[in-house]
Amino acid sequence: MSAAQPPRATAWLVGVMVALALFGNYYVYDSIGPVADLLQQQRAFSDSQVGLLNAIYSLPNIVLILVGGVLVDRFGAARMTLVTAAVCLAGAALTAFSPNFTGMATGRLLFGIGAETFGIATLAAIADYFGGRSLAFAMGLALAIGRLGSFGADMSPTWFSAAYAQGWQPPLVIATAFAATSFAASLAYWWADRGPRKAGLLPTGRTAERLVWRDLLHFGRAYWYLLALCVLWYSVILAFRSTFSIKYFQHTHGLDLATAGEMNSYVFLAAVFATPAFGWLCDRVGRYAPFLAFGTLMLPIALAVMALTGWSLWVATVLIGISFSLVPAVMWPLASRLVAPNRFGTAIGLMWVAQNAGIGGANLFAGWLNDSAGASAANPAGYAPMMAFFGTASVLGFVCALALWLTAGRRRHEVRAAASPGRAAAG
Ligand SMILES: C[C@H](NC(=O)[C@@H](N)CCCCN)C(=O)O
Repeated sequence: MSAAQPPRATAWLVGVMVALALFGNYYVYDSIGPVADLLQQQRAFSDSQVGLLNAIYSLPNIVLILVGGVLVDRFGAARMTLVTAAVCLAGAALTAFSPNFTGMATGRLLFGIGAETFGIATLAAIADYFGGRSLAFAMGLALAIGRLGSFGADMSPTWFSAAYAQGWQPPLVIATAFAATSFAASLAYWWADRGPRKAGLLPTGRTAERLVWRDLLHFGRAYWYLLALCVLWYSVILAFRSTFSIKYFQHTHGLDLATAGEMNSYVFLAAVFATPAFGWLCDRVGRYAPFLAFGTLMLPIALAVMALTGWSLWVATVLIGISFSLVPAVMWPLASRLVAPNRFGTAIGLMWVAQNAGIGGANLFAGWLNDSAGASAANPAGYAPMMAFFGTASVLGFVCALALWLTAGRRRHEVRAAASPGRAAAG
């Protein structure tokens, strides 16, 4: 980090642009779930095909996200945000305007190739402008605005009911418009970044985030628990909440599309406010692992409530809302405490490689389970294998959080790590 920093007003302007760019990007990511039922009714897509439309976002990133991190280091956050936002826009347009499944899947593939590197570039953008001052809070806020995009996608059947009444395509055209907004915000960020960058007010190279192949597997035990937890938790939360939950609510709880979308959206809405708040809280009390364990425990309880009881869906929604707000708010700062600062980029890159494999696999496996069991409105019991799968994965995630707590998350570890980041990795 250079000694001089960009003016605070410029930093917040960039923060707003990056947050807007994230908003559009997260809207597109979550635009498939609300049209899943329409795609089945009007285009006869199977659950496996619907699952593939989200899985194909993740699958290329099992490899590409490592390359993406290196490109961000080499070409800078602003240029990579702009380029990847353009790729995402092309992918969203191809998804909306393709006449067949292959074209749609290609669109989602393109979107996925752009979107994960876009995620790293936007995190790097916030680090460029807020490094050393309110970084966690700024990241939490940007992530919160991104969640607002996910909330918007779930609310879209209500907000854009006329579009949904016309079928599967107009909602995806709206998603393309949000991708265009994301591109415009990225362009504005790139433009605003030129002055401070030329004036030498921003980091010129992020060597600490470069991938060092020989170091790839040399992390402490606690890091591997965090990686496993990241894979298991994100696989359940994203494959369920972003792909199958709306349909599940429609078919097993008898909700109409708009109500099911609204119910799903409250999880994201809660995260908008709670993610920065939980981050602030953890920083204040200086404890992370216990909060992480609590957040991960909420997920299997919520799934059990949904699958095994006749309780109101509100109960499960509140529990998932807590989990979805708490876990990301803690996971990323905790990662920075578990590894040495100059290996943070490698650590996140590796986590996202495994996470993308998990999310892609979970989408495909859950779709296959539903198809095999004939899950539908006429056969709601057919969703039981999918719920058992998600339940098992989320329990395993909780076990990893407990192991992490015992390995490096006790008070003595976390106090020591606060004094010297990365030292808890030795635990
Ligand atoms: C910050 C974190 N993002 C990720 O983990 C991404 N690899 C996947 C995000 C997919 C939804 N846009 C998060 O969003 O919590």
